[in-house]
Amino acid sequence: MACDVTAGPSRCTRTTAERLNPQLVYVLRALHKSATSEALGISATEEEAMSSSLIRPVDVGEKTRVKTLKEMPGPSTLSNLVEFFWRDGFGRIHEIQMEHTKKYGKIFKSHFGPQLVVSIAGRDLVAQVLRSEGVAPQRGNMESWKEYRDLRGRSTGLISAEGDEWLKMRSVLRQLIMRPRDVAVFSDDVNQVVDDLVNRVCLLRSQQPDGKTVLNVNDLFFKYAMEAVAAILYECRLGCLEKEVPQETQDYISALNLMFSSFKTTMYAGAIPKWLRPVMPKPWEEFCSSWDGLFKFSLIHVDKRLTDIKAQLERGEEVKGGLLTHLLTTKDMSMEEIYANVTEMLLAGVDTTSFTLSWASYLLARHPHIQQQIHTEVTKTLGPGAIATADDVPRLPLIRGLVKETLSRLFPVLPGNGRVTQDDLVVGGYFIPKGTQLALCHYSTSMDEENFIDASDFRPDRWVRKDSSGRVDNFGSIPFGYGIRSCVGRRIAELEMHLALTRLIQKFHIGVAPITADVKAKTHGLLCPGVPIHLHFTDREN
Ligand code: HEM
Repeated sequence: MACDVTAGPSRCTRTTAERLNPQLVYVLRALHKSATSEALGISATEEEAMSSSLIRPVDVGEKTRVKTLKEMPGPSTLSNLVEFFWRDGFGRIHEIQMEHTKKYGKIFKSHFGPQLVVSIAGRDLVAQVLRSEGVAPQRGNMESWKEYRDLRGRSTGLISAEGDEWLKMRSVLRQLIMRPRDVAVFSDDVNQVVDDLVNRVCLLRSQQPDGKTVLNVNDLFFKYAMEAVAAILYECRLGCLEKEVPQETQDYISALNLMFSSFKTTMYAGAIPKWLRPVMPKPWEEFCSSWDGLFKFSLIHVDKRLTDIKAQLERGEEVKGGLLTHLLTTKDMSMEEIYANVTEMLLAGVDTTSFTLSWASYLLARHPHIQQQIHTEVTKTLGPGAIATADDVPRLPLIRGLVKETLSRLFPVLPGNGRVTQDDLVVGGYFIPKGTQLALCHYSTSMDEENFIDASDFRPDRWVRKDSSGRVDNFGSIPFGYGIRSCVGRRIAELEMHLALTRLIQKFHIGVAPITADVKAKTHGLLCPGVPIHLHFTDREN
């Protein structure tokens, strides 16, 4: 085979010898639960300057003979089955990634039933795959999501759509929320939610005997993330941080919990063949029922906004608003597409953000010295008591470093991602036919000493650029994905996290409550704390 594996993104022109028809995506379901930079909607920060000595520069691979998939190492089907079904592998996907990388190298294959998955755990190999993708990349098999939507006459949203359908919706949303300046206008809305977060911290700690412990901070951050993202997506407040959470919001939370708490079952819903449903109906029923709840909630809020807009127009008033108002008034998307997109964005935007906030607060609590450094930076930059907005964030490099070190390195909330190859490729010296399911092992790359010096240390300052030289892409850490199919909500998530963390650090000294056990990560779809995190929030003096 005459393919040069060193010549950058390498598309092999040979016809596919082995075409796969992915049906059972066991592990990738878990991993998802997800031109020039400008043209693709990637900002300069995506290609963050890596001049710090704590981040290793990109290396160029060696020229080798192209090998076949048969020659690729990897665990046997039997050992995978044992690992995942008998040894709770679904809860340890990040650890398994590391173990397999150590054992088989930076590219290895696994079989899950008839599904072949090629895992890529090397930074340069991940870069090669993502840089060579076409105009409408595919993450994985979304059949079960599509089947539900067909059954109920609903549209697909960005996560579940493919091809032209996806391209059309993506180009609409990309222009509205992909750049930091697009979301900066939401600063005041998010800051109002941050006010409520701070009040909620004060209320919760006052209910504890020591007056400073907040139990299970993820519950708090879940409510914050949901309230903040809904303030942007639905342009309304849901009351998640109130004492009494409204019933319809509670119903939504139950539907979301059903989707994630019965994660294995909903995952099996996509994996179990249709003919088995009569004997195993529960997974599919739960899957449909949780989607019913999620869609119902969006319908209520989108329809409410539409009614308000109509009323304003009838009164001859000018209609002003944010993202939803824009979508409803421009008709760039059909109503069904709007319902589907806000539903999928809300689903994608709550747990991801809340787990990251939980991990970041935990890391701050475990490292009081670093917390103090960040507090000093915030106070010096903003002045005492000032409330940060999106415009201040570039002047708070340690706040950005805190989020990056948490999310991009130690606790990437999506420890892996997927791609289905759309061309024959040669990656890492192996011929990979079109249609192969790839798993991009972000957890392994973010913890790899080759990419990050002292990889297990918590060092937000490794992301602070010390000079303007040496801009290097670092595919060892891409928590929001990369390229045209990367996270469309990235800027919203960052705004929510930067503003919340800045204010919490200004207001409180955060410490670990002694009742918090040693917190290890586990995968439950996302990389989440294995036990509840209980923290102390003590008022700061200034
Ligand atoms: C810490 C927070 C978040 C993280 C780490 C995260 C991460 C990701 C990742 C890794 C992907 C897949 C990217 C790829 O395949 O290259 C993704 C996709 C997506 N995310 Fe996020 N996300 C976060 C928050 C959000 C928020 C707040 C929203 C919505 C407001 C959102 C909406 C989406 C959507 C709609 C997609 C699918 C994009 C597409 O297929 O075109 N995410 N996210």
